[in-house]
Amino acid sequence: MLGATAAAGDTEAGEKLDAAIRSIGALDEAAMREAAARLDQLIKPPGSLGRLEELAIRLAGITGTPVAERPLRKAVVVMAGDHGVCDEGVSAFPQEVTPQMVLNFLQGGAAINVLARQTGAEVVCVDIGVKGDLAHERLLSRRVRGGTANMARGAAMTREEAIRALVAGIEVAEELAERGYGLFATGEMGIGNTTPSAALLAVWGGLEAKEVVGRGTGIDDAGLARKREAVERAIAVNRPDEADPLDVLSKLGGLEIAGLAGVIIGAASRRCPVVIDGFISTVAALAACKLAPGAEPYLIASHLSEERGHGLALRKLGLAPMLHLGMRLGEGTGAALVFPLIDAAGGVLREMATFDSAGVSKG
Ligand SMILES: O=C(O)c1ccc[n+]([C@@H]2O[C@H](COP(=O)([O-])O)[C@@H](O)[C@H]2O)c1
Ligand SMILES: Cc1cc2nc[nH]c2cc1C
Repeated sequence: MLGATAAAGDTEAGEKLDAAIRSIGALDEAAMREAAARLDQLIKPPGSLGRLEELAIRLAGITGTPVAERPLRKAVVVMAGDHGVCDEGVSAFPQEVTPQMVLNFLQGGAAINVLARQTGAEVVCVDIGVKGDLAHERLLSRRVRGGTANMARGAAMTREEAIRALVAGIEVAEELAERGYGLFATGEMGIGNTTPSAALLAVWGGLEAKEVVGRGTGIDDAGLARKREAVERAIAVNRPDEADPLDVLSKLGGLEIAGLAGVIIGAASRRCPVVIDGFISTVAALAACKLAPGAEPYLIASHLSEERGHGLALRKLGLAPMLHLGMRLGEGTGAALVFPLIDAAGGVLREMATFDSAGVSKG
């Protein structure tokens, strides 16, 4: 694990990243055994609550608490960043939509605000690299740079910038954990960000551009061809070293992708579960696990996005989504919808009667 970041140099940010990665612990096996034993005592045929039972056991292992006293406090961290590769004509929408949507997240009118309200979660919006000026009292400003460079012509960012974005994400997760949040969802906003996500997945998944490039916000056939070409060119121009996750992430990634990878590492280091949203979020999770393999058991997949490549990214992580709703919005919308299932899993363990207490005969 250390090898991945040792080459980052001994900057303060590099050391912070290494320390967070090192502090990720294994799941608590004893808590998991206790939760599993309790599930088998509850008035239901063993295993009959299916994936809800798996979820309950894993939550016990993540938090180290077999039966939680109350539901976890929830935060959707929406990281926003812009992408130089938009110059290649890879999105159906103009770049100014990124800051415009950030303002909507802060005003409460975006889809994620509605779904977060419905599911009892806080939306935390972070400017990690939006192009142009953005200021709002509720916006967390952690800007590393005002958007990436065009990866089809050179590195999207420097190694140091990628490390700073990762550390910004780690610190956001740590601050939220300090404030009592115990369950995180990854959300993002960044016009053009399905293109770097596809490039990262192509490299880490050993896949061709055509297998991982999809229509994103809804680009037409000509745009799809430009997008595939941009991914192929970005890989050819940058020649990322597959064995060095920071090299791949900095050359082909995005600031919000690195920031979310940091959120995942930070949450895992605090023993908090992280619900992964769609395509971009899943690629961020892949980045996090490349840097910190110990983060993987802290991940909960939410939904299967319509975006081509999402299923492949999930499979690479060994994750199975819970919902298939045909969504492809991002922002953390699919992840927020899984919060009630997580609360339900905890509620079953906490509130169901046992065969003994309810006087029900065992099979
Ligand atoms: O989460 C997904 O699976 C997803 C799939 C397609 C598009 N998006 C969102 O749409 C934007 C990226 O799309 P594009 O076409 O501009 O690359 C970005 O803001 C994402 O949040 C998100
Ligand atoms: C309007 C709009 C909202 C979004 N939310 C996440 N990505 C988005 C892309 C667009 C274009």
